[in-house]
Amino acid sequence: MASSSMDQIPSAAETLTSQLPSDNTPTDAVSSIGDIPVGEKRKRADEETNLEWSDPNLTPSPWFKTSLCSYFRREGNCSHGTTCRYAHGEAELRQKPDNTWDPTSERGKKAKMSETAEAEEEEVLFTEDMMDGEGGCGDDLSLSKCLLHLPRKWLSDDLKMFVRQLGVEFKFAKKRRGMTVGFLTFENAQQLHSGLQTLEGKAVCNKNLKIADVLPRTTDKNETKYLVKIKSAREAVTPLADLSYADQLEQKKASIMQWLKKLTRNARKACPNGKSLPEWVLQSRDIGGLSCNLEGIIESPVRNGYRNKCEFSAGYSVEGKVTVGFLLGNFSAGVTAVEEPVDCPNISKISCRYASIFQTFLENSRLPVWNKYKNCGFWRQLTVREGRKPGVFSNNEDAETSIAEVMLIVQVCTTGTDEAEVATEFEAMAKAFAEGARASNPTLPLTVLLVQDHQGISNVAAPDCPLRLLPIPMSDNGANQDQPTNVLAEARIHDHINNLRFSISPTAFFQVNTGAAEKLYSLAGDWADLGPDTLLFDVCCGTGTIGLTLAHRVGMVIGIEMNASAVSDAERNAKINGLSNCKFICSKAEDVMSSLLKEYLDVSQMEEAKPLSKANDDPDKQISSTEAMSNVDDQSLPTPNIQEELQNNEQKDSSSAEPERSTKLQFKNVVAIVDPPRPGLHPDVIKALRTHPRLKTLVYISCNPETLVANAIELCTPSFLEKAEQGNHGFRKQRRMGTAASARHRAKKMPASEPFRPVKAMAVDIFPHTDHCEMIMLLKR
Ligand SMILES: C[S@@+](CC[C@H](N)C(=O)[O-])C[C@H]1O[C@@H](n2cnc3c(N)ncnc32)[C@H](O)[C@@H]1O
Repeated sequence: MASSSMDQIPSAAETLTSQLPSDNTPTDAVSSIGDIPVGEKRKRADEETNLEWSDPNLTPSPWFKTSLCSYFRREGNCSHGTTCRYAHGEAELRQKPDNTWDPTSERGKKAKMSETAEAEEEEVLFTEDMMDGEGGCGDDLSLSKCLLHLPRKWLSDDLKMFVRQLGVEFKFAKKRRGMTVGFLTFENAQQLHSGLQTLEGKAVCNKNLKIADVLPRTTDKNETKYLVKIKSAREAVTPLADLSYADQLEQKKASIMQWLKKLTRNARKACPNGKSLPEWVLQSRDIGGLSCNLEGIIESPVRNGYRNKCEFSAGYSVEGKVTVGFLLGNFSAGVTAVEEPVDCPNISKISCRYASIFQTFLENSRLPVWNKYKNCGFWRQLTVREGRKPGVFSNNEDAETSIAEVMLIVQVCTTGTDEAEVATEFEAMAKAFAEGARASNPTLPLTVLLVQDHQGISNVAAPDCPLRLLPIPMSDNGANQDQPTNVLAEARIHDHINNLRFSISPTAFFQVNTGAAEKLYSLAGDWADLGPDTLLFDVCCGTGTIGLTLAHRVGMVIGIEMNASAVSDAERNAKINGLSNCKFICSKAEDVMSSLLKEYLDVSQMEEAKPLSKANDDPDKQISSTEAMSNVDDQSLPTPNIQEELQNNEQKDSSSAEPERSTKLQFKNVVAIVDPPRPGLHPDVIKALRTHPRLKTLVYISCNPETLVANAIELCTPSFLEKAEQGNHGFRKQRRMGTAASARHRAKKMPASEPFRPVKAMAVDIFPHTDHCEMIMLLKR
């Protein structure tokens, strides 16, 4: 979750200033009690409070007095007096267990401000790399300086113009778009001296310029100088790892509550003049400003080593050593140091081991690792994807032993490299992985090895970026070492959710924590009001996980997904699990959502769905009693493996090969479960969902509460009475607005339609030890 977005959240007290609860429940009591139903909340809280306060032998909760009492703040007193568990004023306030302060307090605000400032000015590392060879400074860095706090959008020319306008003479200037740091090299000491005097502290776009030395990389750790308090990989990747798991959950729940309050505030603002506020906004007063009840947070069944996909960068450590691991900070602020994934509790031992094998190989490779500043080099990234055996794994040891398959994807940039040399290096690398896997104790699984040739500036490659399968050399005690074993292997691995087998291709999305995802999907199904007469739209379906795990509970599933390999995985997954009532559409949801709703819900062209009463009794029968809907064409299955997979599948349903019927079935109940990527749903998808009157239930799953809230503003705000505004003017302005503000702006253009209302929400901890969290919300109308 972007902290910048959290900054926009007004304090809990502000939220309630105009919404006095009828009882005198302090706002923050809600966030601290979480799961307790609202009616009981105060009573339970009172009991605990009195215990904590009146018995000197009891250790108070670590959260005691860590939040300000909003009632006290507003009214100047509180009926709980000295026994209140919330702080009556700044003086009483205690630090939270994670060493942070209530963000609405003076200390919280101050800490936030200095944190931001610190982050900006401190995160510069190895700036020598950026100058290298281009500043004409050779080994002498004394005539070069870093300029911090520059506007991200500036290029070298903007920097030169700015400096010249101030009358500063220099030899060389460099600035890359997207970074806040730039460089100046001067001709001589005198030029440097007068330049610095002019530039230091100069205002640039609301910031003051700061000047720092260009830091050389050094191989001696004791000699290494930083402008930063350097983070470890553990701090960078798993910032909550030092908190107890209970405190992590508490922190995430509190954060989701803030988002729920934000939704209420924005819906209130977006409500058209002259229209009464929706009932749910009025009722939010009774639940501390939340837009709906937050039913709690679901724990991850596995907390350590849960990630089934890890992306390790190839780069240089703080000491300048070739390293495979995690970047220690933000590249845009100049951080390029990479540290081994040591002590990152979310990474499995298997993934760490592969990172280490790759690092050892790179230390001896003749080809260089990628240089992010100069956009050159060869070795860029190692992705380790793990596939787990079927079954429920609930502790960390089990999780480790459950890994049955591993796919390695090595990202390189072959530009300008001799083909023969590349081939030799790939062969040596395959050998290194195979030998490393065999030499480990226990032996590591190694199923697929791929290389991805990517030329882009960042390591994020397009899903259609070329992939090449490398043979993995086998060993028969040294006699026949280079005999490849997997020449016929397919580039895919398998995982299991709710006893279904999922075939996953290299670029397809799959939730990184399989056990927690299983809980999330079941919850979505429980909330979605499913039945045999339900048509379920699985929007942004990936490999079909949500739709397929719920297919036995509905009449038909339609999955929509833009990644072509994920769609063919979904089709294949329907087949291998014997599910015939699923159809997958390969397209951007914004291009097809509206027409699909029309196509499947237009009553006049439809035949009524047969009552599936038997299916109700027997979910497996339900599938076969529904018409065959899968659009998988057996002829198109390319390899022997899938045929084998299908033959082995005991559940295989003979009706799955039936052609799709010309008339569409009419379903009484229509439900959409949406699970978009971080930027949320496209406005056209929201409009299509909102304006189709037959869609009554919508379950929104999101890894980014900020965009969930923005989309919910559009889905849940009453329409304006006037004719919707036409045209796209103001789009530029919208792009400069925050996500919530632009959602309010778009809500005004929503064609007249019944709004949804948030019914309930829940957090699901898919990412323990990090500050990310999955959120699920039920919307109905
Ligand atoms: C968060 S993932 C969810 C995938 C799936 N529901 C699951 O849980 O495995 C989001 C998916 O949306 C897909 N996607 C992104 N933008 C899309 C769009 N405009 N239309 C359709 N699918 C999209 C991505 O390829 C990705 O598979």
